[in-house]
Amino acid sequence: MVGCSRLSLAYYSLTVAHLISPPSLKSLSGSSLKSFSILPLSPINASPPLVESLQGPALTPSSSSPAALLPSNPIQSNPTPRESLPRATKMKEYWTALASLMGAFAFLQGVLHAVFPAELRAAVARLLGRLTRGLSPYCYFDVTEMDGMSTNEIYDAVQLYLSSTAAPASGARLSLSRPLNASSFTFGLAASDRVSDSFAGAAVTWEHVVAPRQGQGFSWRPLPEEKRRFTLRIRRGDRDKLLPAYLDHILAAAAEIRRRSKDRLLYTNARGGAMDARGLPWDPVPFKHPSTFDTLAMDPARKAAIMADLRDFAGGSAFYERTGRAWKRGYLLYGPPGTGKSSMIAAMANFLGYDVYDLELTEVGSNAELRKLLMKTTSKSIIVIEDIDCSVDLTNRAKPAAAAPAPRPRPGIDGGIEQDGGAGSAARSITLSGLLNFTDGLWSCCGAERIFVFTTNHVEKLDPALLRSGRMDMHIFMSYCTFPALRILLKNYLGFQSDGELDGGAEEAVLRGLEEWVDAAEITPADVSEVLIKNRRSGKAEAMRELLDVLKDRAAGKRQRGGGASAAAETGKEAGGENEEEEEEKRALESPKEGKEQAGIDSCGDGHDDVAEAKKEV
Ligand SMILES: Nc1ncnc2c1ncn2[C@@H]1O[C@H](COP(=O)(O)OP(=O)(O)OP(=O)(O)O)[C@@H](O)[C@H]1O
Repeated sequence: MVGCSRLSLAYYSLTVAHLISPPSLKSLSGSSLKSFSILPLSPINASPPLVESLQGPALTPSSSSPAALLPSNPIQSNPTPRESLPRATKMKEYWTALASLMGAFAFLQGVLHAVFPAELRAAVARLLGRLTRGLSPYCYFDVTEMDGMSTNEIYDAVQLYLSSTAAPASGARLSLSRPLNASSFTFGLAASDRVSDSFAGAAVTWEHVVAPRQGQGFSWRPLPEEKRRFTLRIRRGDRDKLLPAYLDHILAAAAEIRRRSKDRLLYTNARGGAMDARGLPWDPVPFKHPSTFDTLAMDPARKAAIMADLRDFAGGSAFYERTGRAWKRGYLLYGPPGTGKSSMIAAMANFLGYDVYDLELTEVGSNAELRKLLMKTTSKSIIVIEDIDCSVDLTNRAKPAAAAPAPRPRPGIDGGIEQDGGAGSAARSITLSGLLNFTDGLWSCCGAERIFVFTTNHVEKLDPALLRSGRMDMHIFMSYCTFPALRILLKNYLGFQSDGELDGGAEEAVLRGLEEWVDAAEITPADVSEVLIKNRRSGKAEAMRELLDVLKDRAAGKRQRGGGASAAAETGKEAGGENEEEEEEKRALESPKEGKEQAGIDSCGDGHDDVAEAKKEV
């Protein structure tokens, strides 16, 4: 087919060349026009006036023989020198020659294509490419966007690095975008653009190549419509000294740029293990939680201890390497609802500049899927499992999770279909040992600088194995509001800074009242915040008075309920099993409060499995 079309193209070109410049037209030029014009026209059809006007002296009927009609040939008898031809004629000659050449070329190409198969031609092209590359002083490296079915971390890093550092300096063309809800613009190198960079005194060039994907092929998930890659060109001589160090430099620079300039990202696995076009099971949204350690209502000493621990962790690369420990740390946040566990996670993320992965365990179908989710997290991140006691049954290592989702066929994390049920259904849900491996197994070390945070309202329901050091290194009890914590909330919501702001004895008395009643009221920071929000327009003094009333009411209610409960206990323990259970839970939550005066933070240090033994006050 190709050969045919080429042949017809050759024929077409030759025809065009002929039409553009027929031989007759070539000779009908200049001074010879008048005497020569009769030749191509039939003398019978030519009208006399036209013939006359073209011929000069009129032809007489006597000169009717063909020989007599022929004039003396001006070309032969008096050849016109080429230089003296008019410009237009010369141009025509050039075009004719060019068209003939093209025709010949197309003809030859058609013959070649017909004779040599495509495979042979490709092999020759490859050979030629290799030869020219061998002679070139440069070598080239491709950094593709997709590495097999998953995304290539280096591609992202190069893109970030080039667009933030090298590209603006070089004046390259940049694509500009702002992801939904993001607060800053993102620059990217446009397709087919090049940018130069230098490292350790050597110059390198990056090119961004974007090509449409030829076909989707067979895949359970859609692939990106374009194939993108960066091509790095460096001199052969610089290759060995440059490559590893330069790539390390790019990765480190990209991580730093991300940390400094980018919004925190909050990832969720709400798609239930299905992967997106770039092979990621996580959906990111900008993380905009404004909570910081400044706004977090907590005893200042405990807060300082947590911040110091986080600081040590983030700067502890050398320490973790020296001691042979995986660079990760686990925090367990426990306490009643509304005491600030989520706020604490946000404060940690904002303090360290880490992304947050909010792992929804009920969306995870199996231990293998859990492991793969872990592998798709990045370093410098906090992996959160909230209300872990509600997510899975964590009391038996071998038993599959009771609260795991009902088996259902769905696209697996690898892109394949996972069909639950049947003989292998036990392996289709998360077990405690799967979760233990997640936090402390070999796979948990596949990235660096990661923090695991588990939250629960019922610490007593958790298996001690989950709480041991190495998994949950620090146990943080989020308590009811204490007076120092309450002062932080007064500052946040009313702008109350110091006692000096109080207007006289009455307001001073209200503040002392708050101090006196806050512990007895057992009120959460969330409830205190609510009272202050409601009354913030009434002024500082009025809002504080309102809060004092609420505290007193709560304390009285507690006292009454306490009295009622003990009376019931005395009269034959009439309070049913439900009440008993409630009391038990309450006692479990209150137990850490015994140590509240000291710190309220438990740090596990010796690896004992027993929670009680493992808990040590910091
Ligand atoms: N310690 C705190 N410091 C500052 N604000 C707090 C604190 N605790 C609670 N709040 C306020 O109460 C709201 C709810 O708090 P948060 O969600 O952090 O509590 P939680 O302990 O995670 O609750 P739950 O266990 O129900 O998830 C927050 O938006 C915040 O405004």
